[in-house]
Amino acid sequence: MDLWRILRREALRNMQPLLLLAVLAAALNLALLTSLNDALLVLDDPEGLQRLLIVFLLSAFLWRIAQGWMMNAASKRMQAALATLRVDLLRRAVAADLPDAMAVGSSRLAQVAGAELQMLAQAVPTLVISFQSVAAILLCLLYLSTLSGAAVLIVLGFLVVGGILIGRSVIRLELMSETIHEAEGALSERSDHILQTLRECKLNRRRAANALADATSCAESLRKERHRFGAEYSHYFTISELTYYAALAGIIFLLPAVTDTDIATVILAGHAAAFIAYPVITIVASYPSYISAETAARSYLAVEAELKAAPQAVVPGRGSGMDDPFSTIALEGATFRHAGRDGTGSFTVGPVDMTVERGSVVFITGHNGAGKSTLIHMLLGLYPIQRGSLSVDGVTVGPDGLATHRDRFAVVFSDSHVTRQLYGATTLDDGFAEELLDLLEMSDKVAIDGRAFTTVDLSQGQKKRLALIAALLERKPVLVLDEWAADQSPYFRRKFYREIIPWMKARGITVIAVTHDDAYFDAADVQLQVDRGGIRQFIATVPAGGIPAPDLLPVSS
Ligand SMILES: Nc1ncnc2c1ncn2[C@@H]1O[C@H](COP(=O)(O)OP(=O)(O)OP(=O)(O)O)[C@@H](O)[C@H]1O
Repeated sequence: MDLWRILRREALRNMQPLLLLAVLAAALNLALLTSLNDALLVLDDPEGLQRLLIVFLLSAFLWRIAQGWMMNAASKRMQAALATLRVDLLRRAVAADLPDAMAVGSSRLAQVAGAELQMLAQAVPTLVISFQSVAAILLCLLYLSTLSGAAVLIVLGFLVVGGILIGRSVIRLELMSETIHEAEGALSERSDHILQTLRECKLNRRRAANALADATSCAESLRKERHRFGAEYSHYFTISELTYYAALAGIIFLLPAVTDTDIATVILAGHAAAFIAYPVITIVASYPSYISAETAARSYLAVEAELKAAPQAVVPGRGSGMDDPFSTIALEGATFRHAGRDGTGSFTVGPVDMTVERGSVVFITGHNGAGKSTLIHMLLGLYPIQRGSLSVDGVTVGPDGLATHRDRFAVVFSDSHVTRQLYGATTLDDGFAEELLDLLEMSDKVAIDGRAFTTVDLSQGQKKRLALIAALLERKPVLVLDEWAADQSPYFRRKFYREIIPWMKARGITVIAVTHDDAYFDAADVQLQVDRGGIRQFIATVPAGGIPAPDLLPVSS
């Protein structure tokens, strides 16, 4: 009952008014039935018929109002629950440890927060209508018992036998729904691959053909599963209808045969049983959407559990600025291990010792896969230090200090995503943004409009320049860049190392940059060379354009 667990938490809080409306609508259903049944008994009395017609019309009118209110309230609940659950999931993703959030993956998070939550929210009105239907069935059975106790026993007998058959079918449907969910995930992954590599597919027909064949095979599996589900659903629906017809036939054929019930009562009982048809069919027909919602709820709860974090409100606070009084940030004997998949492919950075002095320029260099990005994630407090410590001015950064520590940094990651909105910027009206646009030679392409860039439809290298401008507008004391210059032209690369980095240093900004540009290693005060998860440290004393000697002052490994 994963759906129930979520709804109890979100949409079903203060459900009493909604459920009362459902019971009221069911009671009005019963009033419709009893007015019709009573009319059957006074067919030769025009006055009585007129009175019952008024009762019938009034009940129908009130039923329409109660039903409308109920559906409106359910829909409001549904929308509110959807909004809360979506934002909660994002809050959890932001609050989670980065490795946990990365293990869930952005496409799975997007799928759960999008289509699956939609499915789940749609179950709220379905559940309310089902509740109303159950109430209507119970009230009709109660009314039936006032006509004939034997009739109720016959109906219940058929419902129990039918219920057992229906229950077996429901179990099969639930299993199939799981398989469909997996098949949908596989197809959406293949579709994503193709849409992400449209250019490559156009250039390589073998690649396109193989990718499409893979997607076709996934689509075919999904079709087969859906077909099996459809066949089982029609079986389930047929058994449900047959159960209902059998109960009706039980009243017409069995009731007069085994009891001495008079004909009028048999007719009234049969009519009452027929009245149950609509709520029964409503429940039966809504079951697939309930199963899908249950599967979506399971998936939502699984992602929540994997994120291992409560949804936390993010309070911007004062934030760190250039007046943050720290002097050093250090890792001491610090270790982080990437778990890898299925116990293979794990990689450990550390134990490492490094100290970043305030105001210095630190380059982190090394081969691909050596552990440079992992190291800066440790320094940023994004990867948990599993052994050793991360400290600022000799004070260890504990779990409570992580948010404050992370606030010191502005970062441009190697795969940074630049947005038009400058969410992280401080003031924008003191001319600093324009100065940066000039410095990064972007003034003729982009301007600042309100709190956003006028455009981000730019080349790769230009987008990186905007990302750097956005980071500098955060006015943080430490700037971390992961291979920032990799997609800049030789001209701009030179400008970056020879003009922009000194410009940042002159402003007191501490710069930590991952770089492969060995021609400019001398632009750093300190070069940390990472090799297979360990560090060697060099002090860059070689003049501009030179390469520091690799055996210069090794400090730790
Ligand atoms: N999310 C991850 N899950 C598991 N292992 C990872 C993950 N990210 C990186 N690794 C492993 O950690 C090692 C170091 O990766 P890292 O990104 O730190 O290297 P890098 O020095 O920055 O490389 P590059 O210069 O290619 O960017 C890699 O060899 C990789 O196997």
